[in-house]
Amino acid sequence: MSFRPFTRYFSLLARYLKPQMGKALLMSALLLASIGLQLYSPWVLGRFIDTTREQGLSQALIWLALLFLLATFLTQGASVISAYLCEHVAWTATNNLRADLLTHVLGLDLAFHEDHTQGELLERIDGDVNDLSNFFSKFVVHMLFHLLLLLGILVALSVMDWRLGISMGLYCLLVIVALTWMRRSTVNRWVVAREASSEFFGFLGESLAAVEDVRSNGSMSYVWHHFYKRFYRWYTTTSHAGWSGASPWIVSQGLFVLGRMLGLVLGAYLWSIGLASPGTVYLIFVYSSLLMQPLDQVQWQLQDLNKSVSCIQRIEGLFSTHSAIEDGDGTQPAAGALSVTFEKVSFGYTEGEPVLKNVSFHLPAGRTLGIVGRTGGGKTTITRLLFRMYDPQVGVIRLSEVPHTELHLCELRQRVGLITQDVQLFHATVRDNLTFFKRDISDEQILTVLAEIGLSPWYHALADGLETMLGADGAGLSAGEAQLLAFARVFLTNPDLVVLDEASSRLDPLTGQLLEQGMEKLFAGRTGIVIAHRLETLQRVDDILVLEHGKVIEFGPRTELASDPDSHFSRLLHYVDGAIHA
Ligand SMILES: Nc1ncnc2c1ncn2[C@@H]1O[C@H](COP(=O)(O)OP(=O)(O)OP(=O)(O)O)[C@@H](O)[C@H]1O
Repeated sequence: MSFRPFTRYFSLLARYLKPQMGKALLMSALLLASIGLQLYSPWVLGRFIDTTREQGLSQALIWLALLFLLATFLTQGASVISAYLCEHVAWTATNNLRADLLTHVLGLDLAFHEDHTQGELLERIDGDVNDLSNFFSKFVVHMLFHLLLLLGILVALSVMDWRLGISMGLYCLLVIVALTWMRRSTVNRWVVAREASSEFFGFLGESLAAVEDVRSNGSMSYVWHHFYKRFYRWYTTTSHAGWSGASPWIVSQGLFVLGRMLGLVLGAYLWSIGLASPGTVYLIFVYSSLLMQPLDQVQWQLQDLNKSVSCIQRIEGLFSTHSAIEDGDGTQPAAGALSVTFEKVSFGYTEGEPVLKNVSFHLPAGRTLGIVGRTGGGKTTITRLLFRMYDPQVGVIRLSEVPHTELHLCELRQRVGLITQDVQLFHATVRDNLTFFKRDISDEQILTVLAEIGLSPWYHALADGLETMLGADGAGLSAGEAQLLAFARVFLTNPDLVVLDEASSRLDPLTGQLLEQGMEKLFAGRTGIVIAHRLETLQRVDDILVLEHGKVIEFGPRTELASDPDSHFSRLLHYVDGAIHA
């Protein structure tokens, strides 16, 4: 039997139970007290039976009855309090584990998130941790408790008669060996079942997120087909794992009946040869019945361990996944607008398929750059590298002369603001959506930015002003309004470099123009990079970079390139309506 599950278990347990050591110790003390009481109560009843036979009705019987009541009352009290403590410890430990997992997953690179669906991650962060709650609260304490109870009963039986102790000890050994042997295959089945469950939830999450597209494209039957396929796999793997765990239970019930019979037969034998009183026979029967509880519980806890081992394996797997993006040492570029330099940067999402090839350019601080090029040319990839969602395989990116890999990631993301055409809005108030839950941004700042990007009329029509709740995923807002809110959100963080990736693509021409004017104010004192297919969006930028098949084919001041009839940019300007891809 491998001890790896136990070492894993103890390292997780030590990490998350340490802060609750006081409660865990109190819980253990209460459980220990209840072991003593559980052994003591039948002894009092045994004495009661013998005293009745020997003395008839007497004062001693009343004391024994009262003692029995007190012992029962204390046992129940200890159980209630320890159950409360178990729940409390379990919830606190699992919540802390959940929070750590979530923080870890959020810090992983984009490549990881592209490989895992949201539903799958939810299931791993919440589902797996939920399944560990018993494991955290009860496993060690209950295992110890029941093993001690088992030992206590065997000692008590041995004190009555050594033959009793030996026979019942051998019986317990038989039960444990039989159940452990039967349980061998269960772990792998639970691993498969948990995988099937996260696959199911991953698919469900994805389908729900894309419900509009699914309906409009008429692909409901495809979704149902895959829903049933995954659901069926989840159902069958879970029921197989459950059944494989149920067979030891069925066998254990048979063995427990055998144990009771053994106790009764041995008690009767000792009574027949005059070595036991009726009270002792009663005690032997109660103790051999009481043996079932720890044997049963040890078996259940071990079965839960099987389930938990698969969760722990998956949780550990997640914790041991490291982001390919390493945090910098915290070098700070000079304050204010950032210059951007790409030095011979090459990058590909997959090996051997370069997307950017030897890209070099320098954008001085405070200037704005428009990047144009055909679809799939690598424009968005440039912004992802800037933001360190990926790191280039070759070359260096500098922000005000400092390699951007040297900045702390949180500093980088504070100083660089990114707006894409996919706006993520939360089911929260307008204020929280704009400030990202930061409380130090004043109403005045928010209203100024809203006015600058032309959202004042929209704001004044809101029922509760900044406290108006937005629907999930921006429901109730037009795509253009959502995009304008994303603008406001980024500008409120006061970045030194702003990157707009097709950020105004969903705005009607009039709103787009309003935003253009507001943007001039907002770009003031900052460096800007604008990616746009619509060339009219680039009317105010200082420089232009033309990208084709991942290579820079032109870079220079916009006005110069526009007036040079041989430049790629001026040729692009002559395409119909400024559209750059035919
Ligand atoms: N996450 C990814 N994994 C693998 N390949 C990717 C990924 N993202 C983009 N690509 C590929 O990289 C190439 C460049 O994509 P990128 O999004 O940078 O182009 P783009 O110029 O911004 O295109 P568009 O104008 O359509 O937005 C494309 O061939 C695309 O298929």
